[in-house]
Amino acid sequence: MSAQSASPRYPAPKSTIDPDQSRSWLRRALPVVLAHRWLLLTSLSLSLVGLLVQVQIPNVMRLGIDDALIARTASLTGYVWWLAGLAVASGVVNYLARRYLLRTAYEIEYDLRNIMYSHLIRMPFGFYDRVQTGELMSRSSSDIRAVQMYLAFGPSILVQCLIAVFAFALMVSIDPLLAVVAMATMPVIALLGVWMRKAIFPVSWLIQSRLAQVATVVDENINGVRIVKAFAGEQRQVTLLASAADRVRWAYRRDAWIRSRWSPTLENLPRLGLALVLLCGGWMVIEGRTSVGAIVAFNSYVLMLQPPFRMLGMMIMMGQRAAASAQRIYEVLDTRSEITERADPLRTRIRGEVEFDGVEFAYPDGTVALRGLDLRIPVGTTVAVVGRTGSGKSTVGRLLARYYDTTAGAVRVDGRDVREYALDSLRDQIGIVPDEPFLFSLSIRDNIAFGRPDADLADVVAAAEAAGADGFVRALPEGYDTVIGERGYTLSGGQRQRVAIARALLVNPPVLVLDDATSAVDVHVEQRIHAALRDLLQNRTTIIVAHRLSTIALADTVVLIDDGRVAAQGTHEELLAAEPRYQDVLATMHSRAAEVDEQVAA
Ligand SMILES: Nc1ncnc2c1ncn2[C@@H]1O[C@H](COP(=O)(O)OP(=O)(O)OP(=O)(O)O)[C@@H](O)[C@H]1O
Repeated sequence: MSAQSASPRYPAPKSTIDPDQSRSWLRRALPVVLAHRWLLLTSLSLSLVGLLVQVQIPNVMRLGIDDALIARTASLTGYVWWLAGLAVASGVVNYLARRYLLRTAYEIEYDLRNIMYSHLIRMPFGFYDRVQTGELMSRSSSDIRAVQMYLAFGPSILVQCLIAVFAFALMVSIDPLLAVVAMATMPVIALLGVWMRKAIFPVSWLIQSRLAQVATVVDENINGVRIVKAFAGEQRQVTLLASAADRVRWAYRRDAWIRSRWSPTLENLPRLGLALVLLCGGWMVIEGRTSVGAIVAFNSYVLMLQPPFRMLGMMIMMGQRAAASAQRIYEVLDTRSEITERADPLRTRIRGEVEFDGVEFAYPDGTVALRGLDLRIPVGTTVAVVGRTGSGKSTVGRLLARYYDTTAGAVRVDGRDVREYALDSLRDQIGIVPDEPFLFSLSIRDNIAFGRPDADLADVVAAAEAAGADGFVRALPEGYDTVIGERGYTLSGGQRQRVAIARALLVNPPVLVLDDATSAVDVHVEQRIHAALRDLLQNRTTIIVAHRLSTIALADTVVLIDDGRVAAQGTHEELLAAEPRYQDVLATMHSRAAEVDEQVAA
């Protein structure tokens, strides 16, 4: 069995982001959090229990000092045991709370990643024409993490902050006046937190978008490393990265500057509370209005308030980043696919009659590719599409498999508009082999079986034989199990094309589009592929974007496309005799084919 079909099934996300864009980012993310409410509630309840235990400690301490040390009305040992018991209980409960909290965090992260990826995979080609890979990578990694941290840790920090309420209640029960003094600095902290929030928000956004720019530069340089080296552009690209990195550094420095101005104040204000407690508490002890134990207990409470308030500051900062990151994630999730299916799409097996009826098409950036293309291809025939570069040849195949929708006119298969078919069914039955195929870092066998992961080895080999790939695959160290490098770079361009042809043939689609699919193989290999293909192309509607006369010879008819329209149609001989533009195109093809042969030979 192939590696792909053996892969286990993973649970789908339990919920998704609320699509209502008028809601706040947090409201929109709520369904994802609520999907794990039991885990989160368990963790929060445990935190709460932990707090209740923790908050008792200073009170027991106060009683110990006042009763056992000062008044000597009780034994010290009892209080010591009490304190030790409370410490152990608080440790155990906090450990459990943290475990559940981390689990919640990673469950939320898992869901967010899957929501993002399943959205991305459904986006049409037009979306990928517009966006940059690095930008998407950063949105699917660091932005998701920032949101996850806030969603899972935010509620827990809020619960931790409840310690202020408990501590205040206990302090009021001991001495109301001293309680007010101890808490005097807290409103100032809250106010400073709000100011800091305002100052940091724009910088957080800037950091995220600049990190994405760095990711884009890195991604392009890794993918385009051969071009960079070929044109000795290393220094220029390093400078480009340095400038992107410098922009990140500037944003981080600005962020650090704002934080360093606010954070120490936020953290240290509660300590000022200690001095106030000693001043007022000391005076009250002297006056006989409170006990020494109360001052010790109040000191502990004020100290106990520090970590949650520090965390509150952290949470405010996390909130800034999370809000900025969530907006960036939502920008992607809110982009709807313009390629939609109708309510009850067709899933029939197609015969393969293809028709382009007055098709006009412009790419999302406005480039007009087809300007009223009329073409009918009967079932089982092979058509060679030729034309000058940029005339719209490749666009024909892309519209047929509905990578894009036409701007005007219709593309029909078996007389039905392609928009009536279920997308997966349509694409399953229209195999497209592009001129620069993408291969995955998997074994050759898994690459060929990509469209039919359950195919057995005999079928894979048969497809490879037809595509002229079997010979070189068997010569590889591990044959069909050889794992090809990233993007298949350990294979030559022509070898990759042959693996891609095998991949399309294995699915056995009734309609096949070979888009310059043999442009990188030499003429002899191409003839062998053609000989094998000739049988396979019978009874299969085939569109070949041709770049060589030998490829044209495979076809029943030739269609000359010029400026997005069919300029002429007929047999090779008919066009040669009657169409000067065809002769021009052939002349260009000739010199290009000779170049390829020279390159392959070299
Ligand atoms: N993804 C895209 N976004 C914007 N414009 C595009 C895109 N793909 C192609 N085009 C433009 O559309 C026009 C037709 O492109 P198409 O790829 O169909 O031409 P072609 O005849 O196959 O060219 P070639 O023989 O060079 O591959 C060209 O002007 C091209 O620049």
